[in-house]
Amino acid sequence: MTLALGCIADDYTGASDLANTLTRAGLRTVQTIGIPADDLALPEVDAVVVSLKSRSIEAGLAVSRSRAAETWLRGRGASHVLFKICSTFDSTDAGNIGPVMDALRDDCGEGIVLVTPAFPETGRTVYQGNLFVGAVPLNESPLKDHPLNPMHDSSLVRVLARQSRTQIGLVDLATVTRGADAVRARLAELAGKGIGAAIIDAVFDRDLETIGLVAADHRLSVGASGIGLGLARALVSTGKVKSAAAGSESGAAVGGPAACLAGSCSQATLKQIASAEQVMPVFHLDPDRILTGADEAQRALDWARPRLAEGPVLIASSSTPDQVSALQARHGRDAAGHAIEQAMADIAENLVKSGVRRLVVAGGETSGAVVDRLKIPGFLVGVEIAAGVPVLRAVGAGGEMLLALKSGNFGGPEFFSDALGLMR
Ligand SMILES: Nc1ncnc2c1ncn2[C@@H]1O[C@H](COP(=O)(O)OP(=O)(O)O)[C@@H](O)[C@H]1O
Ligand SMILES: O=C(O)[C@@H](O)C(=O)COP(=O)(O)O
Repeated sequence: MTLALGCIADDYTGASDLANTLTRAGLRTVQTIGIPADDLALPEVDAVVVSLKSRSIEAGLAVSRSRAAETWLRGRGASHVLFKICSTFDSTDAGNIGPVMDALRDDCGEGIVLVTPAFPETGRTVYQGNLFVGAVPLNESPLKDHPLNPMHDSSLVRVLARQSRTQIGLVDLATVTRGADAVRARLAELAGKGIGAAIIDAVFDRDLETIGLVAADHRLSVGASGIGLGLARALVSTGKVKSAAAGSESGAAVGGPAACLAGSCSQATLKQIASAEQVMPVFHLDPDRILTGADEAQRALDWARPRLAEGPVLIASSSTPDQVSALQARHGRDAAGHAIEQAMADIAENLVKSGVRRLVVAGGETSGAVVDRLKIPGFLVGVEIAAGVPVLRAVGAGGEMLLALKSGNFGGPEFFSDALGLMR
């Protein structure tokens, strides 16, 4: 297998979002959980997305795991590696986007790295280096209240400069609009000044196509699914990859009981839970009980098991920003996040033991904890449920399973029903 594109994603939902985008753009793609074991049978593919759970861990660990993934991908022929980050640039001043970018850049000897989280299909655009989420700048969007990495600055040049060892430049939209050669000239100018990375503006998919053409000649880029789209289209349009039909079929029906788990506290997820209340039984976990050692997971399982034969159920820990802040003030941010993620993993593991074969998980960190606990080594990409969220078929696991890993902010109000409708 010689890869046309290697990808390292900093969380599992982000990885499935990217794998979905690459698949839809014609690249045969597989998502692996971590670096695949040597004995994992992978299909013949153009791109591998190695999923890490490295967005919110200590920067040094994120660097070492990303480096190991890069070595594996380059060893399989990937001349370009995309470090997939969140389209809302989820990170803190301690990292992990800057430190990982710096390390990968050192490893591959890249002069200047293109960076953009733009993903217009989901309303993420970048103008003059400022990230917009829909109609508002990042710092006015719901991301200002994220439980783990509240985003308070929309200027990505500033945000990345606080995290990185290199100076950060800007390639503005006017330059992108003039085309690939104008972007190349601007990059050469910035690199000549010793600048090692540049935020690049993008508002429309055509901007991403220009960016993809330029990025494809480099060794490394950093961004969300938008730059993945640009890279994939560049690989196809330059003949480096023969376009494959998008995976509209995720194989034979799996059937069996279905369940949904929500650990995301994003506004989109809160609305989706409210809609689900109309169509399926919903259990609201008590986060305080989880933090104080009560067996809240067992209480949820006792509630869910007798209901599974009648239809899907939803178990949610999600709370409003005020409730999240209050819980974090009582128990600490990391302790709260970790304990709730582990409770979700306990619930998922036991639901699967009880026969659940179709599982929808809302939240990136939450999905990471669940997929790790289920020891799933990788996924094939099936139909798209909503922008950035495909049906996933587990590969190499004990039994057949379908999953959907939903980024907190993605999907319409009926997401849970939409997903289950496509996971047969
Ligand atoms: N009620 C709650 N209070 C505080 N933190 C919570 C609560 N429910 C979930 N969390 C934590 O918030 C974080 C949500 O992150 P994540 O799962 O990545 O969602 P998103 O995709 O919206 O970012 C997780 O660490 C999760 O355990
Ligand atoms: O790029 C994106 O927005 C997503 O792919 C993603 O990474 C979202 O992260 P979570 O909201 O933490 O799932």
